[in-house]
Amino acid sequence: HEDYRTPPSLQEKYDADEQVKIICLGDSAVGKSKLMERFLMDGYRPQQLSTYALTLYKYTTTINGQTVLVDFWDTAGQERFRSMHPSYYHKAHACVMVFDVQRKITYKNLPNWYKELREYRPEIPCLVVANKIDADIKVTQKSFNFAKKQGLPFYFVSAADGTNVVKVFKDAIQMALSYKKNSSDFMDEVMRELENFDLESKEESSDKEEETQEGKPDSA
Ligand SMILES: Nc1nc2c(ncn2[C@@H]2O[C@H](COP(=O)(O)OP(=O)(O)OP(=O)(O)O)[C@@H](O)[C@H]2O)c(=O)[nH]1
Ligand SMILES: [Mg+2]
Repeated sequence: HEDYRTPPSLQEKYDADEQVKIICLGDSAVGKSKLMERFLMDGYRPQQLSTYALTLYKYTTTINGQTVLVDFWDTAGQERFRSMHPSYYHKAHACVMVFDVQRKITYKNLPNWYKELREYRPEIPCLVVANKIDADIKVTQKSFNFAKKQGLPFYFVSAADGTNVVKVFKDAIQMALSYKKNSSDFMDEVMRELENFDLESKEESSDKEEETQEGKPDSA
């Protein structure tokens, strides 16, 4: 059972067993935001971070009895391909890469997006999504070989009528989770270690708050 009507609170975040970050890439107007909004429906809660021109959607779900907090990252207003700020990719666990079946240029730009994604995140699962199939159902007979060539999962979807939208995002969450758990990516392992270390040292230091060294001049 899922419940995404209530926005996650700090408490929920604290209680969550897992947390994953999923990013969305693709040219402007391919339907990235519409897809996310379609998936989240009335449960979505956009949070504008104007500094980086991005929208963060929080989503909570339960998978195999575990509470999973999902951060969906969505960029705003990318004119064709332009490099993203590195923090967009930072610690992402999966990527949903979207193009518009009605505009060939958006498909042709996929290799640019993919190349940049791989520079920052060489190993994360990436799902390729052909959006707007409602406008012309015959496009599903066309072959879009980019995904196959790269060995990536591929979906025909429509944010307008909802075709395959839930499927894409559920798969993305699942893949993000298994990536996070099984990743052999060196940096991710380091990050996991650091996170554990962070928790342990917090637990320790909460017992002896008075002993902190803050403000003490550096002897070195
Ligand atoms: N027919 C049809 N139109 C769609 C679909 N998805 C999105 N659109 C339309 O495409 C336009 C762009 O959608 P957005 O979701 O704003 O696109 P975006 O990728 O977020 O664009 P940026 O934020 O500029 O990067 C809007 O007018 C949508 O209504 C779809 O599945 N079918
Ligand atoms: Mg958008």
